[in-house]
Amino acid sequence: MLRVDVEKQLGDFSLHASFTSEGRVTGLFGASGAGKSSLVNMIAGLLRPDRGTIVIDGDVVDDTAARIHVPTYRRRIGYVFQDARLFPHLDVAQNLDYGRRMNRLAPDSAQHKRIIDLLDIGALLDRRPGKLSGGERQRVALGRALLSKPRLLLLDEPLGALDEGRKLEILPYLVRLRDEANVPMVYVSHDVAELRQLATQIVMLKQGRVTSFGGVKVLS
Ligand SMILES: Nc1ncnc2c1ncn2[C@@H]1O[C@H](COP(=O)(O)OP(=O)(O)OP(=O)(O)O)[C@@H](O)[C@H]1O
Repeated sequence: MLRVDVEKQLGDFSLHASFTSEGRVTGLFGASGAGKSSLVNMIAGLLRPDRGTIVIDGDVVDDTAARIHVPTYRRRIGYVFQDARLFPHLDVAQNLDYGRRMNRLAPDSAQHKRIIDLLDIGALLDRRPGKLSGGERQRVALGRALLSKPRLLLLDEPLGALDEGRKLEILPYLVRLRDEANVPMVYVSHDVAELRQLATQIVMLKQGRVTSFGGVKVLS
């Protein structure tokens, strides 16, 4: 469960968003500048709300009244951006292992294998990111995020930099993650078709306010 009730002033832009989602994939939908990335950055702990609360799985990670602000590295969150942001000097296997090592988690070979199979990246393990397609890079970024055993996965336009063909190649993997990985996701997109396929709940943002919340039918 994710509960968000936050206010933030960013220059002239004011964000005031409140919603509670039990969905497996919460789609954050809105036009450019609606405040989607700012909201996701707040859930990640990268941006601090001026006022409000954020609760993940019953755990209060922000509560300005109680002066609670849990730092990003203690939130147990995975974050995948539009550009995969893999380490260019590390091969895929080392990139995948990074999240686990940073979080000081013991190796878990069963989970490692399951995620590699789920994302179909076993054949890429000894390649460097420079030798991967954009779609392959995003699959590795998803694997790296999942291997840190997050309790919530934040995906900020993960298909935004890919052409239509590559998008269609990745979408089935995201659907598989939704159905099999057992990690709730917040999925940012301004693409209605993408969200229709993936999201189980929609938060519609307009100029920093939640204008609709509900099932994917709010997109129509
Ligand atoms: N640090 C900042 N200082 C001032 N204004 C900011 C800051 N960060 C974001 N903004 C403004 O806040 C608004 C929302 O930005 P945000 O990146 O959250 O929108 P978005 O919905 O994710 O857009 P996009 O789809 O283009 O990424 C924009 O008008 C942006 O210019």
